[in-house]
Amino acid sequence: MIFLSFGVKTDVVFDFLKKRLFFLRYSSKFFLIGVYLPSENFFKNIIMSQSVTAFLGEVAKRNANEPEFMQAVREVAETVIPFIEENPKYQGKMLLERMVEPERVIMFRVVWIDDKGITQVNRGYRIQMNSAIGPYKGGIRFHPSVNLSILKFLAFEQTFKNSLTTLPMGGGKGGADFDPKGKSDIEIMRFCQAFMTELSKHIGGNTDVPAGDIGVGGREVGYMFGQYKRLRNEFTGVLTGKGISFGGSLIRPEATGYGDVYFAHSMLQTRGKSFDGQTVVVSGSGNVAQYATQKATQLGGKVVTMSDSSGYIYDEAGIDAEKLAYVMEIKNVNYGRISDYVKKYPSAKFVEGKRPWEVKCDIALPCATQNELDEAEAKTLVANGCICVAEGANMPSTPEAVTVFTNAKILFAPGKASNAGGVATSGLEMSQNSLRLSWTSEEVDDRLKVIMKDIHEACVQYGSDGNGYVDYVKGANIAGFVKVADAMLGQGVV
Ligand SMILES: NC(=O)C1=CN([C@@H]2O[C@H](COP(=O)(O)OP(=O)(O)OC[C@H]3O[C@@H](n4cnc5c(N)ncnc54)[C@H](OP(=O)(O)O)[C@@H]3O)[C@@H](O)[C@H]2O)C=CC1
Ligand SMILES: O=C(O)CCC(=O)C(=O)O
Repeated sequence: MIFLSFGVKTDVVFDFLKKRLFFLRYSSKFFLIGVYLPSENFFKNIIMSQSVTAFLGEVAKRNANEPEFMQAVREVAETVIPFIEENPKYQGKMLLERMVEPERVIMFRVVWIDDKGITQVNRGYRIQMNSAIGPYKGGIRFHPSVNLSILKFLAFEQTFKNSLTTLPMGGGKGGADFDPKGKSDIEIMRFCQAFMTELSKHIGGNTDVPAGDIGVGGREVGYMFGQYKRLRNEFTGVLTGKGISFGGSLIRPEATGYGDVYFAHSMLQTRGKSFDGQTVVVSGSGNVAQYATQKATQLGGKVVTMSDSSGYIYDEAGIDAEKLAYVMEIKNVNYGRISDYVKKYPSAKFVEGKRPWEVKCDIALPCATQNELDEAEAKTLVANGCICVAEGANMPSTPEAVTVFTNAKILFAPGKASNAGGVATSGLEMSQNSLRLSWTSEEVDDRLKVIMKDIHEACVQYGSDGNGYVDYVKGANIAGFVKVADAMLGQGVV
């Protein structure tokens, strides 16, 4: 039998052959070859995969050399296009085609002077991706790897994530290829001021409200806010993650890590489990990792690893509150390396140049950066008995790793759902700024818990397969899409 396949994914054809052909021995000489009639769904899947392939082909043509952006778009297309095909309301309006096209990309020169008096030049960006449901909202990343592809993937993800929070925030992201490592405090300030001098022309409390991300924490947000105020002569909630004394929200620093753990907790509950007594592996040692570690520990988990780009530490006894305070001192005060941990706690070990996924655990929280967990590492996690992966970082698992998790039917939450607590609390900071009020930690944390629970429910609503398994990737993408798409439909062709 020859199966001709044009433009159809080969795995679909292979799937057909596996499921539809059967062989029976009739006599010593003859075999009967039987074939089942293909189901309606089979042909639907072929047509669907053709529309996904065609869509991705067009997007790839317009976005050459942007692998991270294409990776993020592919994941959304594979789950949202079938949904669109089943819902005529979303057809014929080029909604997804519009969503992958940033409303605006701003790219600019950032010139500043280092401590030696030498002039330095960096490249700054702001991607204003989608404003259908509110002002552009999303962090600023300072890291040497920053480029258009990475920021577009982040801005695209942000649009869906912000929609999931149910708060009125569009999607955006920005940053610069500036490396904060090894820079003095005054150099950081000069860079932030130079960066904001241009960025201030494009943002505003009702237009675009940036915040922190990798390499940008409370210190950098403060310097950027000060420069914005100086240039514009206005005190507005133009950035979130501000210091508490000038309009910041309590719990915003904790929110992404806490939210990640709250989301994981909701997932675990669907299987009658919790953090209590579980071994947890965390990657990263920055903002998200620190507070994920804190909350997982408070809920009874034992976090045994943290990492940075130089390697990971393994502390079999667990990183308790006192040890975490030391990590915070290393990272937030000394801007040092995670390897310093073993100087104070020599019973722990530092594993240089490796990632922590080889450590046996029940729960994994990737909280460092994109594509930090690959297929082989995913297989190791599953083989070691890991039952839950909740992404604190944005897109930390490669697509192949995600396939390993979903095939193994373990609990897997994509970052756009599980790390949405950070931007959700930024949304709460915007509300407090508009009201000129400050809520207590308990009030903000309670709202955060409700938001994370609601995101979990939205994922279950759109991601359940009817047999008890929840595909949180599908659920998050469709739930995120629906709100943005409805708003775009309501606003006409813009
Ligand atoms: N901050 C927030 O509110 C939110 C953050 N996120 C996402 O969470 C992740 C972490 O952000 P955040 O904690 O804020 O950032 P931080 O800058 O505070 O910390 C980043 C951590 O990740 C590590 N890291 C960065 N790049 C790499 C790399 N290429 N390889 C290995 N480790 C790396 C850093 O190590 P080193 O110091 O050695 O570079 C550091 O430990 C990012 O994906 C971010 O987009 C998502 C939602 C909100
Ligand atoms: O709080 C914000 O606006 C930024 C959050 C962010 O960058 C993210 O969710 O990835």
